[in-house]
Amino acid sequence: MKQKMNDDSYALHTDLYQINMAETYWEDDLHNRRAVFDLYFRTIPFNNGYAIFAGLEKVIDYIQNFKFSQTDIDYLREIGYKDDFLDYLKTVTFKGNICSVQEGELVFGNEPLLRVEASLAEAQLIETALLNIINYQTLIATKASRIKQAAKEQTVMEFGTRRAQEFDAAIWGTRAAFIGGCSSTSNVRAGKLFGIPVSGTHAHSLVQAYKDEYTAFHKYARRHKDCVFLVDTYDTLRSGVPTAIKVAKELGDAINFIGIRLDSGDLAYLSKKARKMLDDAGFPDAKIVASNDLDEQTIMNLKAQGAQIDIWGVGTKLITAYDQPALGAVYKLAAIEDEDGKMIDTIKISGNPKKVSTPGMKKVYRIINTINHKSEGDYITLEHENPNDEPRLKMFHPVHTFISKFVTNFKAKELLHDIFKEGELVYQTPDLYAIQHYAKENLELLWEEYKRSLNPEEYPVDLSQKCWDNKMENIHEVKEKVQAKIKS
Ligand SMILES: Nc1ncnc2c1ncn2[C@@H]1O[C@H](COP(=O)(O)OP(=O)(O)OP(=O)(O)O)[C@@H](O)[C@H]1O
Ligand SMILES: O=P(O)(O)OC[C@H]1O[C@H](OP(=O)(O)OP(=O)(O)O)[C@H](O)[C@@H]1O
Ligand SMILES: O=C(O)c1cccnc1
Repeated sequence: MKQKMNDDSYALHTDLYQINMAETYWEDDLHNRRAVFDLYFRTIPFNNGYAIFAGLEKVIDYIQNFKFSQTDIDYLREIGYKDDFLDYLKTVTFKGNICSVQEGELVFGNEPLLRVEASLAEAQLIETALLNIINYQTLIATKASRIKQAAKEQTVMEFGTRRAQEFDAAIWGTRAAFIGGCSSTSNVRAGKLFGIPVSGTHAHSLVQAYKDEYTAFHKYARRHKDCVFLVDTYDTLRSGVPTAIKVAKELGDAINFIGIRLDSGDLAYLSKKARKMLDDAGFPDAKIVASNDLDEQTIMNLKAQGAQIDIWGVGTKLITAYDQPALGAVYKLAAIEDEDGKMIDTIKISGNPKKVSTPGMKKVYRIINTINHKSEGDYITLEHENPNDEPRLKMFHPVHTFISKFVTNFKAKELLHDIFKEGELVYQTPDLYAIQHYAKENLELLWEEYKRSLNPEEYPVDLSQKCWDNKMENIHEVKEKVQAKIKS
């Protein structure tokens, strides 16, 4: 059995094929050619009408520390890489440019969320980690936003750590869930690391440990003044709620009786009955917290049944993105330098028109109507274009081109921001509260039709005429090359 090596860098947090490709480029002296990659997903998860971008903070940390450690090099030597290539890898750091949308940005299918412009080898080596980070965090931020949309103005507490896919998923998932609209987390480490408010009630084990609810609630209240009593350990309506009321009355102002938590049974029925009991006992402000495998569907359903629930505790289905465990974002080469130093656009063709990549260095704009302040759609242009220079913008569907409109009163907001320039960080990460606020504020830009959770309208993500023409030319060129090959 091989000796365990120090886990002292993230540079090997990549797929083997990236290192093999980097080796090929290096041997062929292609490794320093400039390359442009776009990171994007094709389909919005959960059949939602929008996604919320998250992951940039971790990407920044990863890029800043991107370097092969001595143990990385030792391991690569052990698995067969030669010293000449390893000598090159020892020198690799990220020296290129990255632009990205900001965390909390509303994002849609087929638009670049992040663009890497770097030496071919550097850009290739970081692909896997970037996808790993952004795929997960964007997925969870989007799921949290759906849950928050269902809860509306009510509070959502994030309870997922115990069910998350291990430590990193819990921590970064919690952060993404906060961006998407959760108010707090039960994960104390996430509170320490990110400043997310921590909150919690207590478990059934407390009641079981003291055997009866009365003693358990009293003992708990001696040290914990903000009390939410869990009332469903034995019999919610005959034992749990009456005991919580009794203890709250006995302790009076000595505690801050926030309310009760229901964690099983018919949450609509039990919450209505419990509400009445609390009101009748003189606790109209006491809150009812509910948990138990909740998600946006159950929350909406419970609300439709008139459930008297004030606060939603959501764990498993949020942190694991239960109904869609992967976002499916990809990283595609959009342009590469040729032997004369000229940037040449590249394209990946597919039988499915939606899967054909869009070549070239591009920018992404959100077209905001200056009269109603709603978004008309997103607009992808070639690097040198600026839609703000045009008095009248033609927006058309990139596949079904007959679907088109002209927009006149608009402001085009650029979505990709410079993050790294020649390897240097040039971006100041906003405070996490500001990111959460930004996500919430951005939702105001969308018509309700794009925000409903069931069968939302498709938000337009269009190409400028020049970008579309360029794509068609590239498709044509590739087809001609293939034809010529077949004939020869
Ligand atoms: N009124 C309701 N309408 C729709 N779904 C509900 C309602 N009440 C509870 N649920 C949801 O139903 C699911 C299962 O609840 P169920 O009552 O069957 O099991 P449980 O309460 O977890 O059982 P146990 O008592 O063994 O813990 C949970 O996801 C819960 O959130
Ligand atoms: O249902 P989720 O959305 O995943 O929310 C988290 C769950 O974790 C706890 O249950 P668990 O059975 O682990 O412990 P308990 O003894 O505190 O109920 C809690 O009571 C919730 O039901
Ligand atoms: O504080 C709570 O009530 C809590 C925390 C984690 C998981 N379930 C519930």
